[in-house]
Order: sequence, then structure tokens, then C-alpha cells
Amino acid sequence: MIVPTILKEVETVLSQVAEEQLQELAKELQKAERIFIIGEGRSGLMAKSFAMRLMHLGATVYVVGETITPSIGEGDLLVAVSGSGTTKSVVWTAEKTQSLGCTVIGVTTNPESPLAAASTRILHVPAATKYRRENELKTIQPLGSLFDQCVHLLFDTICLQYSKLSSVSNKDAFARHSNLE
Ligand SMILES: O=C([C@H](O)CO)[C@H](O)[C@H](O)COP(=O)(O)O
Repeated sequence: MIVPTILKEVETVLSQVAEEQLQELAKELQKAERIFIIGEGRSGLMAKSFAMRLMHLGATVYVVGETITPSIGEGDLLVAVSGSGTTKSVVWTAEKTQSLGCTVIGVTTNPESPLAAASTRILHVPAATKYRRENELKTIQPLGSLFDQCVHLLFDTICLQYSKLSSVSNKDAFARHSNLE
């Protein structure tokens, strides 16, 4: 049975992430002047869906690399998503952000990675990546699918906590949702 196995994999990962840690991250995001988000490939898609929902919740949020994204500055925060923690563009952006004195939240499976080293704090997601490194969780799914799924659920949990902290109702969020679709 495939679906129960996938659910079990996701549960194994998520049960290792403390909800208090997510609450801390929600508070940190709420404190930030503006939020910048980066990730490549499917990690980038998870990052973009997080950015979209944070926008619905009232945050000022930008995706790094998009045409209308401004320069990052004091009081701003970067969320950098990389399962491996080694993707060059993500690591470089985290290092540059750190050198500018801004907070970096690294989201990765690997607390020993270059991304973790360039982060102020990390959200450690103990899932599998495309590299299938020795100490990674075993998965039946290809590449970084387990990481992507877990990150998406963790980001949605943070969004829910953020909405409670900022008292944003579904009605408020819906009012910010695109009316050009
Ligand atoms: O798109 C991806 C690939 O399909 C693996 O699932 C990755 O997200 C992309 O290659 C970026 O890798 P990481 O930075 O290690 O997440």
C-alpha cells in the first residue's frame, strides 16, 4: 500500500519537529520588517507557496530572483530552503544575507551543511534528499519528495500559528487573495 507508507514517512519526519520551534519561527517572521524567500526546483516551489500564504496573512514578502524583488536591508529576514543544504545559489544568498546583518532561517535536512553554517537558525527537517546520504531517512519516494511534503506541512503549520499571532481571519486572508484569477 503506497499511500499509507507515504503517510507513515511524513509522520516519522514531522514527529521529530517540535511545535514550539515552529511557534518561535512564526514569532520571528512576525517581527521581521520584510520576509525574503529562496529555494531552487521543488524546494523553490514549496518556498513560493509559503511566500504566497504569508502575503495572504499580511506579511510583506518577496521571492528572491523575481523581477520586482527589492534589495534586502536592516530588519529583514531570509528563509532559505534547501533539502541538501548545498545548492549553490541558495547557500550564496544565505551567506550574502548574513554578511548584510540580516537574519537567515535555513530549512534543510542537514544541520552540518553550508546552508546551516550560513543561517542564524535552522528548521531541521530530518527527511530524505535526492542524494540519499547515509544517515538520511529511508523513503520509497523519488529524489526529495519526502522533504518537499514535510516542508510544505511545516510551512502551513507556521502560517496557522502566524495567523493566530496576528489575529488574521480567513476573511482577512481571502480579501488579500488575487481577484485577477
Ligand atoms: O527540485 C528538486 C529535485 O527535484 C529534488 O527533489 C530540488 O528541490 C532542487 O534540486 C534543489 O535541491 P535542494 O536545494 O537540495 O532542495
